[in-house]
Amino acid sequence: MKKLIKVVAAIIENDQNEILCALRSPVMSVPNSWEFPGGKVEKNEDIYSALQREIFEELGCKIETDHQVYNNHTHTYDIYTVNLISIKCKIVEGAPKASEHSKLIWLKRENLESLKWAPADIPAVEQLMSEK
Ligand SMILES: Nc1nc2c([nH]c(=O)n2[C@H]2C[C@H](O)[C@@H](COP(=O)(O)OP(=O)(O)OP(=O)(O)O)O2)c(=O)[nH]1
Repeated sequence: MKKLIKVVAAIIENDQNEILCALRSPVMSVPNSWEFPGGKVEKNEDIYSALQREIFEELGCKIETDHQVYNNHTHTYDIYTVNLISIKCKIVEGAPKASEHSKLIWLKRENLESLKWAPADIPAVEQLMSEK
């Protein structure tokens, strides 16, 4: 069986109802794919704290998370399986700045499908697009 990685991802919406999309860089795993920023949950860490930590590390801003999971999907890549847990969030301090990602953009729900998403993200993207 392939290694299972538990990953949290932030669906961050701004006041203009746009969602933050991040482009994985060529040197990251699942390269050149769009994703919701986040990362691996560490041992003994709850998913909400993990997401706050990852967003601060990756984007340099503070978020408040919903206290429920928005989408939970498991996808098997070539060498491992990712359990992607997506959670809605709001920025409460600072503005997101890319440090590891190649690009950050804000997109309206209806335009999300224009990007090439990491395969694990497709169900969350579809759920968002069907929301409004
Ligand atoms: N953060 C995030 N990761 C995602 C998403 N969709 C998806 O398949 N992934 C995958 C990519 C990675 O294999 C893993 C997340 O790990 P990570 O964000 O810490 O990635 P990383 O580049 O630091 O991992 P690594 O190369 O150091 O192993 O989950 C997503 O929407 N957000």
